[in-house]
Amino acid sequence: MTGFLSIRNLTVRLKNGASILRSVSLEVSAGQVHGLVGESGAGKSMIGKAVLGTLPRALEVTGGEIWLDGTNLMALSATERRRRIGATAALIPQDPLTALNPSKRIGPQITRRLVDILGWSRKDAEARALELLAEVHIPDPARVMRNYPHELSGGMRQRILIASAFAAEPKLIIADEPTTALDVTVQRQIIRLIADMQARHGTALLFVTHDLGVVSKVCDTLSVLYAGKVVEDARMHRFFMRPIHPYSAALLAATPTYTDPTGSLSPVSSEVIAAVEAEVAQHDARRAR
Ligand SMILES: Nc1ncnc2c1ncn2[C@@H]1O[C@H](COP(=O)(O)OP(=O)(O)OP(=O)(O)O)[C@@H](O)[C@H]1O
Repeated sequence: MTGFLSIRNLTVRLKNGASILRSVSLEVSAGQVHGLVGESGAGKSMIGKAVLGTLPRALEVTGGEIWLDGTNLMALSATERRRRIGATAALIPQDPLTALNPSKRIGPQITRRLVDILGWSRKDAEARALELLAEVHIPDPARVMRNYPHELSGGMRQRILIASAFAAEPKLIIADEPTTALDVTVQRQIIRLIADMQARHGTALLFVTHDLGVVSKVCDTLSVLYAGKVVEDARMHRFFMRPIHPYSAALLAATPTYTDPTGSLSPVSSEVIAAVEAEVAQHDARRAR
């Protein structure tokens, strides 16, 4: 099946030539949750940023296609691409504090996109924001709309960003390690909330994480990324029963508590990584033959 989001042979490089993403392909089906898992530095965030058109200036897409809802974004003009992404996709970012403007009240930060980009009236946008804040279980939404970010807890700020992401009913949301900056107890609530919102709104979700525990709880399918390359695509059940790629097996072996939604990956030891590097090279060489 062709995905709602379909990334085909995407190559991203530093402008000085170093490779960041190496011919990455993955599919996120409409209304499904796809996990993107891998260790720090593997390139998970850069895949999300490439889709949303927010790659850092030092990086550039040098090849491949990104299809969103049947349109190849790479074939559009920059203006049309921004418009298409803005109308179709949204981000739940990693760090709610830096994602919110500290000098602006919460209300306008939620309504801005609805008013500026989608042309809603301020009144309709405010009504929608109040409705969404209640949906993400924020007590007294009218008061919170008048608060500044520093007056709220990290968990409340992340709930606000989740409400913002869903505000315009995007068909795709990219959640980029959305619980990394939060306390462990809050992490569990936020993951539950994102999963509930996704199911209620029927949004396709690309869930970027280094945490296989989270993946096992919320995802339908996943891609494993290793050093800028997808080494395995799988449905959840099969992946946990029978990982095919040696790196996937090493990741699973390093995560004995993967059924704990708040558990994190233990670091894979340098010996395992060295062995996996060699196996990955062999595996790739066999596939290339
Ligand atoms: N602004 C930048 N300039 C140069 N290189 C960058 C920049 N941002 C990221 N990179 C590089 O791109 C690679 C992939 O980074 P990315 O943030 O996508 O990894 P990740 O898998 O999301 O890791 P993490 O889990 O730590 O967020 C890394 O090697 C990183 O150093």
